[in-house]
Amino acid sequence: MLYHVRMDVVIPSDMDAETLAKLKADEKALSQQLQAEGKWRHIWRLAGEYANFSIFDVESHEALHDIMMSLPLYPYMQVDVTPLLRHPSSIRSDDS
Ligand SMILES: O=C(O)C[C@H]1C=CC(=O)O1
Repeated sequence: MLYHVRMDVVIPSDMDAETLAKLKADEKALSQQLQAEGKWRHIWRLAGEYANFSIFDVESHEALHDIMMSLPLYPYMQVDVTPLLRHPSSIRSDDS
């Protein structure tokens, strides 16, 4: 199942630099692991914002939920999830 996820990150202004650097490094490592596994299919930066548009390809709502809950930056994110399905007019072979 495919999901479009928008993540907006809001870091508290009083978070110390070392904690933030560790959170970002852990988030990057997990994100890249999930991308390598094919579960996090795309990630795009929204120009000018600390936010991304991502496409996840996972087996269920529960699987997506578990991934989102596991993200180190999740406590500092506002998340918007949209389930996707193949459009009948699509000519792409890789979008389902
Ligand atoms: O930077 C972000 O958009 C937030 C988060 C998502 C993946 C990652 O490495 O960080």
